[in-house]
Amino acid sequence: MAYETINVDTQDHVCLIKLNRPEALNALNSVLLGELCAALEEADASDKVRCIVLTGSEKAFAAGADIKEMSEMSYVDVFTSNLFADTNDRISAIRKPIIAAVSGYALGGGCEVAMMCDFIIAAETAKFGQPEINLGVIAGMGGTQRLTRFVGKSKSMDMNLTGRFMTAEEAERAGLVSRVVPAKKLIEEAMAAANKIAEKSVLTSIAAKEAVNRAYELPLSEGMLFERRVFHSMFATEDQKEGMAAFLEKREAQFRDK
Ligand SMILES: CC(C)(O)CC(=O)SCCNC(=O)CCNC(=O)[C@H](O)C(C)(C)COP(=O)(O)OP(=O)(O)OC[C@H]1O[C@@H](n2cnc3c(N)ncnc32)[C@H](O)[C@@H]1OP(=O)(O)O
Repeated sequence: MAYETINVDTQDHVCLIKLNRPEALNALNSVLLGELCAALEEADASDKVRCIVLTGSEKAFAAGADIKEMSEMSYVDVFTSNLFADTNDRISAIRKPIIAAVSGYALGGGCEVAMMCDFIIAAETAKFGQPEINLGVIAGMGGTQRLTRFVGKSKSMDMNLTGRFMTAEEAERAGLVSRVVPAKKLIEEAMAAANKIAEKSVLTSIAAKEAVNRAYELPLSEGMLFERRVFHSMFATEDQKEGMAAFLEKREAQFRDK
């Protein structure tokens, strides 16, 4: 499919999606969000793709929702269209792993979209923030909810109430990003991580993603039960037989997603 505001490039088993509205620092307008969701869904449905990398430009992963587009909206407009609910629901429903590769600004909706991914690899230049308070609103796509689960109440309050930006180093210390890499190596590192994931069984990747995500939704006893049930169910797959046989035979596993 041809897209206007994103580029999609699938190499081997990894789909690289690049946000591409440089004139507005990848501000997330309705066209871009629609295209992003469609591209993610297409990659999720593809037999070829085993992992997805989402990135922006060197200067901005995304500088937030498009303020120009939002500025004229009324309460009735945003309430009746349920603004941003669709984006959150569609990205959260992607079953294959998504890595956010963040360089430069990841602000407002940009930070929120990065947090919807499964983990974030940040360039040293990355800056994260929820500056919606400066616009007379609060975050609307997870900035008060997901950020709090990542970094805890104190830092989340700080970010949401002052609107200040967090450096990549601070974000790593706080648990928002999994690793920080030199800016020039961002895509290389993210693709290497994605290729590592792509070597595994897709069945297992999806199961691991679902189980980790349950940790945010369920009490520990329920989460443990979910994990155990899924773990047990994996013994019904050929990939479990192959993975364990390959270990014992001291060879690389050849997973077939069965
Ligand atoms: C999803 C929700 C519900 O949570 C809500 C949100 O996301 S609200 C948006 C939150 N984001 C922000 O408030 C950040 C806004 N941008 C900035 O503060 C600055 O642009 C910057 C600090 C990221 C970068 O500053 P600078 O290097 O000086 O570049 P600019 O000249 O400001 O920007 C270049 C160009 O991009 C346009 N731009 C930037 N951000 C947005 C945006 N979020 N929406 C629309 N347009 C944006 C900016 O207007 C400039 O365009 P021109 O004026 O030159 O046409």
